[in-house]
Amino acid sequence: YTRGSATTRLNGPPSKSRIFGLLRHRFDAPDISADYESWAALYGPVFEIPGLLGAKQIMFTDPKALTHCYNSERAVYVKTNVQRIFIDEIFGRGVLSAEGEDHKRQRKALTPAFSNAAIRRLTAVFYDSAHKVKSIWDERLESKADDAIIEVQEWMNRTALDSIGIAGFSHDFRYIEGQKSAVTTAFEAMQLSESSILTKLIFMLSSLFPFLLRLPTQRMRLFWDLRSSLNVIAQRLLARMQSEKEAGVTEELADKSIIGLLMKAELADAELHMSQEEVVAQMNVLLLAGYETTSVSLTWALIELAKRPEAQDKLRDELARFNGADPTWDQLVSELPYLDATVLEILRLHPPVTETLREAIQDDVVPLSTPIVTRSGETVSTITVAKGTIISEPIRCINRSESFWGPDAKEFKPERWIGDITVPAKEFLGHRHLLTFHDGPRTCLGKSFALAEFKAVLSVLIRNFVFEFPDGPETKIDLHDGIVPRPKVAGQNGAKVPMTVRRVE
Ligand code: HEM
Repeated sequence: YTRGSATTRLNGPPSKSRIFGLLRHRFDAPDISADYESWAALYGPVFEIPGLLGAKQIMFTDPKALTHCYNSERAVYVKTNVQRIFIDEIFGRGVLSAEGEDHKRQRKALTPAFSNAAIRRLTAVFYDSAHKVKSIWDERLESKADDAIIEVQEWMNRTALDSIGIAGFSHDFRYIEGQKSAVTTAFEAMQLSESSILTKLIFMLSSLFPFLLRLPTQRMRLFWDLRSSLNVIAQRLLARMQSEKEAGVTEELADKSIIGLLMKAELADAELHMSQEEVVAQMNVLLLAGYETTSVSLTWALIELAKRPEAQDKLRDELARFNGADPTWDQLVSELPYLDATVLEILRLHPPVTETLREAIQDDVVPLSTPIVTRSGETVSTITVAKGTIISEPIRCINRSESFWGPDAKEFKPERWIGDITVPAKEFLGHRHLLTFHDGPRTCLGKSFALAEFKAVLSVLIRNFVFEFPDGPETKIDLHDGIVPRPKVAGQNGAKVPMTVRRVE
C-alpha cells in the first residue's frame, strides 16, 4: 500500500480501523465479493478501499479499465511484493512469479507444451484417471445394496492429482488407488486445518513487513513440506531425462508430459534455456496451479448438479449420443454444448481464484467504459493510478454481478451459455467473457488443459453415476480456506462433500 497522493481520489466504503482500514473485514466477510458488488453499485464501478495505515487500494469492475490493466501487466501492473515472496516460498521461482523479460522467456518456453495438439494427446490421461475412479466406485456399489455415500471432494482430489502428475511430469502418484506420499499428506493436512488467526494477521501485515511471510506458522510449515517433497520428485524426473538425453533416447523426451515437451524445446532452442531450479519451480507451479483449481471445479460441478437432477439428466442425455464411448478431445471441445455450458457456468459461479491484486510500477492513466464521479465531485472518463498503488481485479464479484450477468447472476443456469452472450458481461474479453482464467500476457497457461480435464472427467462420472445429497437438494454449502477456497457441506469437519452415489440404470 502507498498513500497514493497522485492517484485520483475515488468514492468508496468508509474505513473501520485506523490500522487495518477494511482489511480485517475483507478477510472475515463470509463472501467479500458480494460486498464488492454492493460497493460498486453504491460508489461506482471503480472505487477505493481503505487498506493498511490509510493506504488506498483501487477496485476495478469496469470492463475497459480491466482490459487495459490486464494488457499492461508486463509493463505496469505486476504482482505485489507479498505475492512474489509467498509464491517463491511455496512454489520456487517459476513462471507464476517471474516478471518482465524473465516471465516472457519462461512463458515462451512453456507455451508449446500447452498447444491443442499437446492437450489432444493428454486427454487420454484424463480419461484414464476417470475410469480408474469409476472402477473403484463400481466395486463399492456392488458390495452395497444399490447406492453408497461417497465423499466426492476427496475423489476429485485424487483424480486431479494423478492427472496432473502424469500429464504434467510423468509421475504417477497412484492417489486414486489410495497410495500415500509426502505430497498427498501435505495436501490432506492443509484441507483439515483452518487458517489460524495468526496466519490471517500475518497476511494482513505482510505488505508492510514481508519477512513475516517466512515465519514458521503451522500452515507455512505445511507448504515447506509440500515443496520439499515436490523437489524430490522433480529432481528424479530431471535425472531420468538427463540420462535419457545422454543415452540419445530423444523419443522418450518427445512424448508424454508438459515438462517432457519443455525439456525437448529447451534442447532445440538455447535461448529458452532454463536453470534446473527454474524447471523444478515450473513443476511445482504446474502441480499447485493445476491440481487444486481443477479438483475444486469438479467438486463444484458435482455439487450444483446434485442440487439439480434435471440438469444432470440433460447432461446424461447429451452424452448418450456417444453410445457409451468417450468423446474425443475435438468432440469435447465442440460437440457437447450442454457439457460446455455446464463447465462455463461452474467456472463463472465458482472461480477458484477469486481476486487478483497487482501493484503499479509506474504512473498510469486508466480509461473507463462508464464515467465516474470522483471524491471531489468531478465526472471523469479516465483515472490516474500512481506508481506504488495496489489495484484489484475482483473476478468472483464480476462473474456474479447482477449488473453484468442480469438479475439471475447468482443462480446456476447453464442455459445462459446456449447462443450468444448479450448481457453487459460481453464487454469482458477473458475466456468466453469470464475473468476466471485471467486475461492478457499472464492469462492462465493451463486453460485448455483444465477445460479438457474438467470435461473428460465430468463426462465419465455423469454418464455412469447419479449424484444426490443425502439430505436433499437444499443441503447448505460453506467455504473452507485451502490454497484456494474449497466447498464443504455445512457442519463437516474439513473440506468434505459426502454424496449419495448410484449407478445409472
Ligand atoms: C479451472 C482451472 C483453472 C483456473 C480457474 C485457473 C486460473 C488461473 C488464473 C486466474 C491465473 C492467473 C493468476 C495470477 O496471475 O495471479 C492462472 C495462471 C496460471 N495457471 Fe491456471 N487455472 C486453472 C488450471 C490450470 C492448470 C490445469 C494449469 C496447468 C496444468 C494451470 C497453469 C497456470 C500457470 C502456469 C499460470 C501462470 C501464468 C503466468 O503467470 O504467465 N492452470 N490460472
